[in-house]
Amino acid sequence: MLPRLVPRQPLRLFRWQAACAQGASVQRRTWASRIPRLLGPWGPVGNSPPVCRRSSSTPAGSPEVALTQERYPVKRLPFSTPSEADLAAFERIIPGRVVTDTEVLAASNVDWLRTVRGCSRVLLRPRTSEEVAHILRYCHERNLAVNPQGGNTGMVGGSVPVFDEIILSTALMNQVISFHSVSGTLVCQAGCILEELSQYVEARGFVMPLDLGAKGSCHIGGNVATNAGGLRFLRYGSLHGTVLGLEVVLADGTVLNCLSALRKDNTGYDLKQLFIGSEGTLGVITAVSIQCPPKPRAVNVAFLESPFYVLIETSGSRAEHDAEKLNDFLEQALRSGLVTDGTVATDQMKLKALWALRERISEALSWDGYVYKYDLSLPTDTLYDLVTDLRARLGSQAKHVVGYGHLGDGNLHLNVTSEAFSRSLLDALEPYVYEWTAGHRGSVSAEHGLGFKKKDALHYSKPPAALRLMQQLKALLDPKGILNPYKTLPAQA
Ligand SMILES: O=C(O)CC[C@@H](O)C(=O)O
Ligand SMILES: [Zn+2]
Repeated sequence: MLPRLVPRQPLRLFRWQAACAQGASVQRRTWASRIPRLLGPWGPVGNSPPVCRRSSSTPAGSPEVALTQERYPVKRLPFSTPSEADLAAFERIIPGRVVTDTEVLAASNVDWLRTVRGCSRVLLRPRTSEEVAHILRYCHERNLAVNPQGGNTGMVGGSVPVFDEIILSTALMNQVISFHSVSGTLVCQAGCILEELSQYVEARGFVMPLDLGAKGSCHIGGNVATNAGGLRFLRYGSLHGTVLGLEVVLADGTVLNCLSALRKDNTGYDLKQLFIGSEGTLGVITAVSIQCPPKPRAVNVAFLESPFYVLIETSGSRAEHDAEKLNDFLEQALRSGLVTDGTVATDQMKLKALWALRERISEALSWDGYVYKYDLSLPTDTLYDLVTDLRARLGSQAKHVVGYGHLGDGNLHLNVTSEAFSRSLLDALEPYVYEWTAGHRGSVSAEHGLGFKKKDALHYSKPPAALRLMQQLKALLDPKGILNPYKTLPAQA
């Protein structure tokens, strides 16, 4: 056991000790009065659980989003245009679930950040894998492009059409198929909402291995397709480890049933890995088998400051033991001078309120105007350097240059805001940000994927041989290129 150190600030330390030793909810007076202001229009801490549903609603009077094809240099590929006969064929496959209503389509054509917009005229809502297979077989034959769509909460323009691709929504594929109450293996359809799955498994003593700010809207299939990282990555690892199996429908309608629930399966190539993070370009994920860890019996959240704000969550099985370890850590942090103030919570409502401060930064930024987003993996010791560098470089061109992310994962979310989209600001940011990242041996996408906006930056993080192999895999699995075209891979590798 580490020797207890004599603190330089005994009063503060006493507060920490009291907080941790009681193992109870603690809200320090100084902080209690500050947090509500930080929360702004979302209300004070502890009054109600945070609402994490994402919609593309923005401040009143926001202008219509520019069409992607007008804002960016992109050309429509020679796919067929959906005809009346195609709509009739879809109606036969999924009666009553072929949507052409302009209001529904308007919402599904725009990303929630309101930065890219397609002009699809049809959205399909299958309920089963067989229906997805039937639809894709038809589209493949007819050379119709398809945009698979989950909760449409992506950050890189991957979930909305660029032109008139048919939107294939997983919204009605929302059934839990099985849950094993001893192993914690969950098998479900791709359109299950992450937060609903969390509630489902938590009621059975488990937790989902991933958690995101967008949990109230995002679909598990979309999470897997984009290899979403999120807030529990440090604790439970990547979806490449927690996903046990997938069912995927390939571009020609073939159903690839690799929905294994086994922990170990070493029979040749692990094909499911190809689809995790493929962003709907290699196949449409229709069902997921995922390993859920046991629900921790003790959770502490600490929120510290100065000059950076850090949110730390501990999860374990014995409250007293965890409190003691956290107390030791905080004691050392205070004594070292790295931390000057903070709060610790164990009570559910307060935990949620503290997490809301972190989870809703994205949403808060979208109220600041147009947001240029970069999601970078960098060595932790240089994580913030780009933020200060850019503030100096951009000067008054940007409204705000904000850096936050997942410190434990070495993941910086660099957000630059301006009143409206500006080509010259974009040119000041790119390729500078990518070159800076590559120069520090980082990755241009840590957890958001490449989608439409980052596809041309792929070469900053992957060698030419890897790009060629990716193109070859795409050609093998989707020879006509109908699945989520204009995304993930650059037009010419
Ligand atoms: O909006 C962003 O830049 C990051 C969104 C998300 O990955 C988060 O960590 O909150
Ligand atoms: Zn993130």
